Amino acid sequence: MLTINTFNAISQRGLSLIEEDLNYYLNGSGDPDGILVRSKNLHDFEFPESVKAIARAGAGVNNIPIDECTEKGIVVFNTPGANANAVKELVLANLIASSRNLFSAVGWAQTLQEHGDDVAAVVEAKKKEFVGSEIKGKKLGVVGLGAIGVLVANDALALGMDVVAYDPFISVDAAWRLSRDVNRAMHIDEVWAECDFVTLHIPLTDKTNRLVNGSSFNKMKEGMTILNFSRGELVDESTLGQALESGTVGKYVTDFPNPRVLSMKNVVPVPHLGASTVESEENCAVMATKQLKTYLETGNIKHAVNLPDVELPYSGKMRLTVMHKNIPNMVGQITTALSGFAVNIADMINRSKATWAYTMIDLDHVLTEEEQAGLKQKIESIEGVVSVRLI
Ligand SMILES: NC(=O)C1=CN([C@@H]2O[C@H](COP(=O)(O)OP(=O)(O)OC[C@H]3O[C@@H](n4cnc5c(N)ncnc54)[C@H](O)[C@@H]3O)[C@@H](O)[C@H]2O)C=CC1
Ligand SMILES: O=C(O)C(=O)COP(=O)(O)O
Repeated sequence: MLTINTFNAISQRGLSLIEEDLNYYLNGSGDPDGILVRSKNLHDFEFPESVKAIARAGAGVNNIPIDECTEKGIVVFNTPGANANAVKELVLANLIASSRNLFSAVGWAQTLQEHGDDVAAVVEAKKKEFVGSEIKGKKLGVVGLGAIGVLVANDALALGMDVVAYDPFISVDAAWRLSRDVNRAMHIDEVWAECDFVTLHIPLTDKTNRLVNGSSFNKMKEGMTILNFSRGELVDESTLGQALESGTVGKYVTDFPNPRVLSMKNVVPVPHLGASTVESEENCAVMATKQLKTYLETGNIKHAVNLPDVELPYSGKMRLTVMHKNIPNMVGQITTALSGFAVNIADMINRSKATWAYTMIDLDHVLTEEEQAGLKQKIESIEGVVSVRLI
């Protein structure tokens, strides 16, 4: 039996894939083999030794200590693209709502009951204070052209916007999906200088932390609206307040409110709703659960952030999986360890991603318990190996 524990509200569609499988306990009392999570911060979490994999039902993995997990032999998955449409729709909604002053106007209209029969007259007298502008013909900058950025860029074109985008690392897949009418910015400063709206769709990493900062604000077109549905830390809050005060930034729409940002003027706070649709929560939960179960049952890896995709059809005899550093002679040492056990290799695969690699070897028969323990011990003692499983 395998145990999967969960954090956060994971959609029932995903949970039932575990509950209805007799080989699994969901949130059992024993040590977990796998963890399903959304946004819970796991940086201070003590991972039990039993944990072999974590699946993030969503895109951003900045809440998970990836390097620590990798060193402990834990594979970390996410669900690329599974919530992209939900985020895109909320970004488009906020593009329009912010340029029409919708939230402040609605907030004001909700207070009018005391005017009784005069409500209509009060409305007509005051509505001039909420005059907005149309997004058609305005310039939108999209920073990051991954699953979400491409959808936003293409649909903004369809709404009549002029779109310029910046992503020096765009994938071939994303480039195929992007409309040819999206203009390419060669440097992020072009986005600051030219755009009426900028929307951020990049992951939070050491390199992107405070990507939008005092120097960006200095280059910005006056009155720009910034939409941040990626992560709060991408914007330097120590200089944002002044940029909002001076009107350099006209509005800051953020899915990540905190006390500091909430105290600033012209901030539109959204309570982290980007991925909160029934459809997106189901997509993410089902995808994350399937990836996690596949890894636990067969060793096959799809959509891990710390290892490459590695897939071999599972024959069901015996499979050896080894997670190890991407250094010379690892496969040689693993096969040498196997040679002491009179077993033939039926199939094998080795793939690497940056400094880490993963090797799967299918054996032509099932080893005894004693042989399995001996083989595991031998391979675990190889320098650079962090996880060994026999499935
Ligand atoms: N508000 C919410 O509920 C949600 C927020 N997110 C956030 O949005 C982020 C993006 O999500 P996806 O589009 O699904 O990810 P993705 O991985 O498909 O795309 C990210 C893109 O950013 C690009 N990129 C990385 N560094 C860059 C840089 N310095 N400048 C320009 N481009 C850069 C990459 O090349 C990639 O194309 C996630 O990492 C997460 O933090 C994602 C889903 C829901
Ligand atoms: O997928 C992401 O990166 C998100 O930010 C969504 O977070 P959530 O799963 O709604 O807590």
